[in-house]
Amino acid sequence: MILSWPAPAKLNLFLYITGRRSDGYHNLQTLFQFLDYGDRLTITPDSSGEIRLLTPVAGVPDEQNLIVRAARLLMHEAAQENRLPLHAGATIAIDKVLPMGGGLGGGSSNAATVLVALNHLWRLDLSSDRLAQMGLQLGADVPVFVKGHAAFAEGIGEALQPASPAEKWYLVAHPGVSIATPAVFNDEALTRDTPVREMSALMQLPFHNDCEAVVRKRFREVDELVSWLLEYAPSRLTGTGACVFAEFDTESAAREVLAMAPKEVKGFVARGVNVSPLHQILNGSFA
Ligand SMILES: C[C@](O)(CO)[C@H](O)COP(=O)(O)OP(=O)(O)OC[C@H]1O[C@@H](n2ccc(N)nc2=O)[C@H](O)[C@@H]1O
Ligand SMILES: Nc1ncnc2c1ncn2[C@@H]1O[C@H](COP(=O)(O)OP(=O)(O)OP(=O)(O)O)[C@@H](O)[C@H]1O
Repeated sequence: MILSWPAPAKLNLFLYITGRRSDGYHNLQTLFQFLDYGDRLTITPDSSGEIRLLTPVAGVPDEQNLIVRAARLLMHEAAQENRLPLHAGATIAIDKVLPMGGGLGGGSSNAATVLVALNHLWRLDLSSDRLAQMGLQLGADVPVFVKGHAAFAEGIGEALQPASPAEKWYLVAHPGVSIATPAVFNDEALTRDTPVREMSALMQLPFHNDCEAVVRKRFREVDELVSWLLEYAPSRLTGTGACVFAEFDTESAAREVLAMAPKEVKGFVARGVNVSPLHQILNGSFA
């Protein structure tokens, strides 16, 4: 039985904002790729009928934790369909390494891992489409983590087409500030009128993130970090920040630059992967 489950980070290799919907959410065109780096969840199924989180996440009450919310949502939906084994429960522990509010999708990835793992451990046999649809209620980034393949996403991030961008090495750097996603989306200076383009056209153009200008303007730390990284490699913001990534062809080139980073910058080096580490461990048993 698999008990230790990866919850990888994602990067938005590009991110364009093409409009604002009447409910306030934004239509995007973005390219997601996973990193071979992230949190780890230990998930042990039991017959307590309850979900217990053994390791609270600092600053996040358990009731709001996406881990607990994902497990309870799955429990509820499976029970509605008479798929939930009697007294099904689980204890969950997390080894959290991804920064919160970092644009690396940590919370969404945690939620997706819980959905995929408990579907497997409780033998619910729900399809990945069904889990992705459930995940969307928890966050716009959850579906891509559930599906587990690098993807071009449209809509608010839920309309996915598998993609296979080059699997580069990345230096991911955190400038030491946390950025709330809604603050960026609500900024009046954000451009929301990038024309909708075909995926094939976007893959040929230099990659860009429409949130970057606003975030660099509001956060001097991000601005300085992007300027510094650009001296060494193509570099951009991921999601709505705060993390920034620089791309390299080799691990050693990325590590060399990390070694020179200013001391207030926390960073790591990881490989971009088109199949999520979560799905790699399921070994193709989940379609
Ligand atoms: C920026 C991205 O990280 C790109 O991958 C995601 O679109 C954000 O995904 P997320 O963090 O899972 O975001 P959610 O928890 O769904 O939404 C947080 C808030 O961000 C804003 N939001 C989010 C996604 C989106 N397409 N348009 C938005 O305007 C909304 O104000 C929303 O209330
Ligand atoms: N298990 C969890 N891990 C991290 N954050 C969580 C979790 N559960 C709830 N949250 C809440 O979600 C917020 C966003 O966290 P997350 O790590 O997903 O940010 P992010 O990396 O900026 O994501 P995105 O790229 O989707 O914008 C946190 O500030 C926190 O309040």
